[in-house]
Amino acid sequence: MDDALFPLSPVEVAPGAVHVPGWLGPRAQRALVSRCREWARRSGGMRRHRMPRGGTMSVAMLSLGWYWRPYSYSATLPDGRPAAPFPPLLKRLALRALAAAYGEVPDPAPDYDVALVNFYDTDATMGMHQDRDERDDAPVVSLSLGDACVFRFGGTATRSGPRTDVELRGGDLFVFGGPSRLAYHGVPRTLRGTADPAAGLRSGRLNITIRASGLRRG
Ligand SMILES: O=C(O)CCC(=O)C(=O)O
Ligand SMILES: [Fe+2]
Repeated sequence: MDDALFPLSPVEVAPGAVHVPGWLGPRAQRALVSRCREWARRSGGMRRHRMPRGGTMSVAMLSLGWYWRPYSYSATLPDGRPAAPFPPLLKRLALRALAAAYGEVPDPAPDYDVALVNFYDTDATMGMHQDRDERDDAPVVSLSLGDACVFRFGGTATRSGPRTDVELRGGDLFVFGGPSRLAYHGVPRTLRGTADPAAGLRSGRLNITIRASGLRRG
């Protein structure tokens, strides 16, 4: 975004689902990678959640604003401490992302208040799922850093319907809202060794999704 050489061309993958390749330039990627490290340090690290039906997620996660584990948000961590704060930087980035993807920011602007930071080592994957633990239908804003991945984007009706595979690289933006807000999506693989070393992530992939929880505290 800050050091793009060419005009960005958003690609509409499905109605309301837009991929903006190369949205974050190397400097912005590097800054975000180091913020992710700082957030992980402050919040006691990333964790691989257990799934309610058994098994453990291969992706390591950290949540900001609200604490997420499969499948709900809470204001506190399992040990009773409050969830890590939601960085105002991510709210600003999310609104700029909407402008880049859709050409405008809805009025009133969505109340972004939660972010999940996912770390994929080269073997990590994320199964097809819907992001449906939020009570607000604001678009989900997704930022990718480090290694590229195959991002699988399907329909809203079933996990196994028609889908489009999109390669998400470091610096790419993907926004899904409107009729695609509840689309099934997942990450069947990451592409080892494809990160731009300038972004400061030597191996693996980071993904940040910014969401509006629609939840109120207290
Ligand atoms: O890693 C990605 O690109 C997608 C992450 C995702 O779907 C999620 O955190 O719910
Ligand atoms: Fe998701």
